[in-house]
Amino acid sequence: MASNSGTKSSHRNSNSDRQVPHSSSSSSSAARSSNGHPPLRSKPNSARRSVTPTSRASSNNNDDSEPARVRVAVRVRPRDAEDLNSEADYADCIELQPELKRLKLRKNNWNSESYKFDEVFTESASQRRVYEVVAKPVVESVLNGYNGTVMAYGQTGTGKTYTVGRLGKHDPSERGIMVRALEDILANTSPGLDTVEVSYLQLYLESIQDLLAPEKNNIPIVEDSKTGEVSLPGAAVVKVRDIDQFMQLVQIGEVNRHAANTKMNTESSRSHAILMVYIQRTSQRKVENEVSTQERDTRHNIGNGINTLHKSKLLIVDLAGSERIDKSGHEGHMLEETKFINLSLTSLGKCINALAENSPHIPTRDSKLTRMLRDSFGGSARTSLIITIGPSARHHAETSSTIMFGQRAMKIVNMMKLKVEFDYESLCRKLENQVDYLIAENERQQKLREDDKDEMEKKLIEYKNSFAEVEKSLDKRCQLFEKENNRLVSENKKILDELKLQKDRNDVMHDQVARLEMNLKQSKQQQLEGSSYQKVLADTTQMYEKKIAELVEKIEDEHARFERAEEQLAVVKQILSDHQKSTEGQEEIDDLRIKLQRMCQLHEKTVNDFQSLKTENVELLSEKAMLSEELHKLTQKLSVEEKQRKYIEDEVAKLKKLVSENVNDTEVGCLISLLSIKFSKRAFHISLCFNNLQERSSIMKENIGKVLPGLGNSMIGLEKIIAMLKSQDLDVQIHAVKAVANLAAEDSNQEKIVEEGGLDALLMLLGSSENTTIHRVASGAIANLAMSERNQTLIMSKGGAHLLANIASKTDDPQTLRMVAGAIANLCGNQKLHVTLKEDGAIKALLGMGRSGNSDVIAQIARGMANFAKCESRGTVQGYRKGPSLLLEDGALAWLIANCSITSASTRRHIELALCHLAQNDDNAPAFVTSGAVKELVRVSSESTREDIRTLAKKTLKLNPVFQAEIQTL
Ligand SMILES: Nc1ncnc2c1ncn2[C@@H]1O[C@H](COP(=O)(O)OP(=O)(O)OP(=O)(O)O)[C@@H](O)[C@H]1O
Repeated sequence: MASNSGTKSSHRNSNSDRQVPHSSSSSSSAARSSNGHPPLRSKPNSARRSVTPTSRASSNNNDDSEPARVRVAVRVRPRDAEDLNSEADYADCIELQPELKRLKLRKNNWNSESYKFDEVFTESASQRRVYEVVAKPVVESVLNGYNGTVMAYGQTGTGKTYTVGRLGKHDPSERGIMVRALEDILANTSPGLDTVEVSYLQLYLESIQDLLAPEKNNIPIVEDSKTGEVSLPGAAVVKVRDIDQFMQLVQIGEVNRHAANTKMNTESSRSHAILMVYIQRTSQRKVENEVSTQERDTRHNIGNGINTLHKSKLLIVDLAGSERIDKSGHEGHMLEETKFINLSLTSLGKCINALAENSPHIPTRDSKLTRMLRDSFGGSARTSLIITIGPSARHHAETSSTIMFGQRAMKIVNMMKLKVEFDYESLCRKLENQVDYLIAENERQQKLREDDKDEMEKKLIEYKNSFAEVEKSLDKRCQLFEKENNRLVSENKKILDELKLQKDRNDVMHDQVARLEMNLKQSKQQQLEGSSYQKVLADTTQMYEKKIAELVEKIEDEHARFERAEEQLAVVKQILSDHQKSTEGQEEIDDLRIKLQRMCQLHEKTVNDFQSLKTENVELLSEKAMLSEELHKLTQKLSVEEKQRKYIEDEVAKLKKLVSENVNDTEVGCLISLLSIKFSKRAFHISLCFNNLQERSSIMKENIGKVLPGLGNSMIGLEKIIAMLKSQDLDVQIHAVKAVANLAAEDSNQEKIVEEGGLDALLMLLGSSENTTIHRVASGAIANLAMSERNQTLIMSKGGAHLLANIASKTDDPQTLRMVAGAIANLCGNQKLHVTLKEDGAIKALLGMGRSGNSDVIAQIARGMANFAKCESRGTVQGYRKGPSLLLEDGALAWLIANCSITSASTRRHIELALCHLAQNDDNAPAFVTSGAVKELVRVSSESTREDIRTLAKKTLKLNPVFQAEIQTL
C-alpha cells in the first residue's frame, strides 16, 4: 500500500524501480540487446537492479509504469436457512443487475441506491468464473513480473473463505482462488528456470503467526525505508513443486489456523489469512544477432547471455469479517478482538480513502495489516478486490458499508511497475571475466602480431640479403659467362680460321699429293725406265710418303682439335642455355616479394585493429562517465522530491495550527471553505473552527452551507448543528437540516442525534417551517430515525405521525412524499403504534399519497402496508389482537387490489405480502370477498415470483372456508 508518490520494489531484494544504466569500467564492443535498447552495463559492487522489461513483458515500451485501477467485484452468497427464516418483507435488501454490472441497495429500507462495480456475481456464479474475472488477470500480470493482490472483504459468513480458500479436494469445480491461481502459476512456469515459493500467515490481534510453521509467532514486518519493500524475515518460505503439494500446504495451514484459533478461543473469521506467493522467473537476453563473430566466440567462452530475473509477489488475502462491534460482542476478549479487527480494517479503509483521494500521505503505519499490504495494495501492484455480501436485510448496515468500501477502492488507480532484475552479481562476474578475457586476448594478439612482425621483418631482411646475393652472384656469373662466351667465340673464330687455313693447306697438300702421286707414277715409269732413277725415286717416294704421313697426322691432329673446339662450343652453348635457365631465380624472388607484401598488409591490419580496440575502449569509458552523471542527477531528483513531500507535510501541520488558533470570522470561513475540500481528512479541525463560528458574517454563512452537509459524515460539532436547526436564518436552517439528515443516514449516529435533541428539533421544523426543502429533508431524516423501535415510540409520542400526515396533505412534491411515506412505512412496522397511527391520520395519509402516481412513493406505501399487515397478522395469530384490520377502514384493500399488477417487482412483492397477511385474519375475510381480493389472492398463489409468498397464499386460501367457498364461485 505504497503512497502514490512512493517508490516500489519487489520482495526480499533491495531494488530500485527505475533502470539506472551504468557503463562498465571496460567492456567488449557496444553490443545491443535484441530489442534495440542500449546494452546492459554492469556496475561492480552494487546490488541487483531493476531494469525495463524486454523478453517477458507483454508490452515492449520503455515506460516502467502503467496505470491500472483497482478492480472490484461483488459476490452475493446464496440464501442460507437463517436468511429464509428471516423477516420476509425485508428480504429484498439488494437487487442485482449483473448485465449492467450494477447492484441496487435499499438504502435504509425506504430508498434505494444503485452502485456500479467491475463485475456483479449472482448467487449462482461459479467458482471458475469468479476466478477468471477477479484473479486470473492479476495472476497473469504476476507471471509477467508485476506484484499483485487479490483480497476478499465482507461480513462474516458472506463467503470470503469460500471464494478464496476453498480447496475443492473432491470436486475441482469448487476450488477457490488460491488453488486456481497456483494451478495457473505452475502451468506457466518451468521448474528448471523459475521458482515458485509460498508463505502462509495469519494476522490475529495484531500478531503475525506462521501457518506453515506454527511455532513462529509474532513475526516482525520489515520495511525497506528506501524502496518501500515489505518482507517478513521470520516466515517460512516453502518451494512449491506441484499442485497436490500446494494443497497439502494449504491444508496444513488450515489445520494450524484452526488449532491456533481453538487455543485462543476464537474462530477463523476473526483473523486475516494471507497467502504470499513469490515467483522468480529467469530469462536470457539474446544478443547474438548483433555481435561480431569474434565477440560471439568471446561470449561463447564466458557464457551466452545475461540472466534477467523477473521477481514478483502475489498476495491472496482472506480478511476477517467486517461486522461492527455491536454485532460481534461488547465484552472482554471479544471486545478486544473486535477492536483489533476494527483497527486493521479501519486502517485499511483509511488507506483506501487516502489512495482514492490521491492523498500524498497514506497512513499505512496504523496497523500491521496495512503495513503488510504496503507494497501490494495500491502503489505499483495490480489489485483485485472481491467484496462478499449476504442477501438478507438483517445485515443491511454491514452490506451497505461493504459496498461503500468497494466503491471507494474502485477509485484507486495504481501505477503498476514491472520489476525485472538481472542477476547483477553473476552479470558482473561475467562481464569482468569478459573484460579480463578481452584484455588478455588483446595482449596475446598484440604480442603475436609483434612477434610475427619481428619474424617477418627478419625474414624480409634475410630475403632481401639473399636476393641481393643472388643478384650479385648472378651478375658475376653473367659477367663470367659473357667473358667465357667472348673467349669461346674468339677461340672458335680462331679455330675456324685455323681450320680454314688448314683446309687451304690440306687443299694445297692434296694438290701436292696429287702431284706427287703423279710424280710417283712418272717416277715409277721412269723406274721402269732406269734403276738409278729408281732409287732416287724410291728415296723421293719415301720422303714424300713420310711427308704425307706427317701431313695426315697433322690433319688428324687438327681434326681432333676441331672436334675438341666443337665440344667446347657445345659446352659453352650448354653453359649459355644453363645461364638462360637460371633466370627462373627471378620468379622465386617475385614470390618472396608477394609474400613480403602480404605480410606487410597483415601487419598494417593488425595495427589498425589494435587502434580501433583502443578507440572503442575510450568510447566505453566516456559512456560510463555519462551514465554515472545521469545516476547522480536521478539521486538529486529523488532528494528534491523527498523535500517537497516534507514541505507539504509541514504546510498541513501549519494549517492545522492556524485553524486551531483561528483569528476572525472571515479567516475562519475561508479556512473552512478550503479545508472542506479535503473534508474527510480534516473533519476534526473543522469541528474546532466551529467554536468560533458566528452567524453574523455572510462569508461564514456561505461556508457553513458548504461545510455542514459534508459534516453529515461525521458527528463532530453535532451540538452546534442541532442548535442551528433553530436558527432564525432560513439558509442556516436548510444547511443544518441537511447535515443532520446525512448524519441520520448512518444508524450508528442516530442515538446521539436523538440524545442531543435532534429529533425534537426536526419535528419542530416539520411543524413550523413552510419551506419545502426543509419538509423534504427533515422527513427524510425522521424516516431514517424511524428505523429503530425506540425512536419510533419517541416520534409517535411527540406527534410525529400527525405532523407527517399534515405534510403529506400539503405537498405534491414526489421527493417529499417519498420521504414522508418512507417514514410512515417504517412506523407501520411497530404494532404498538398502529392505533395511534390510524387515529393521527397517518394510514389515510399514507394511502392518499398514492395520488402522486410516483413509483418510488408507491413502493413506500406498499412497504408500509406489508409492515402493518404483517405485525397485525402476527398479533392475530398469537391471540393478543382481535377484530378486522385497522387498514380496512381507510381503503387499504382497494388500494392493494388497484396496485397489484404494478411493474416494479419489489413493490409487487410487498403488495402480495400485505394481501397474504391480511388474509390470515379471518375477520378480514368478508372484506376480501366483497372487494374482490380473493381473486387477487388466488392469482398470487400461482403467479407470485417468490415461492414463500405463493406457499403462504395457498395455505391461507386452503385453511379459510370463506375463501374456499368464494373460489368455487370464481
Ligand atoms: N457462493 C457460495 N455458494 C455456496 N455456498 C457458499 C457461497 N458462499 C458462501 N457459502 C457458504 O456460506 C458459509 C459461509 O461462508 P464462508 O465461511 O466462506 O464465509 P466467510 O465470509 O469466509 O466467513 P468468515 O468471515 O467467518 O470466515 C459456508 O458454509 C460456505 O460454504
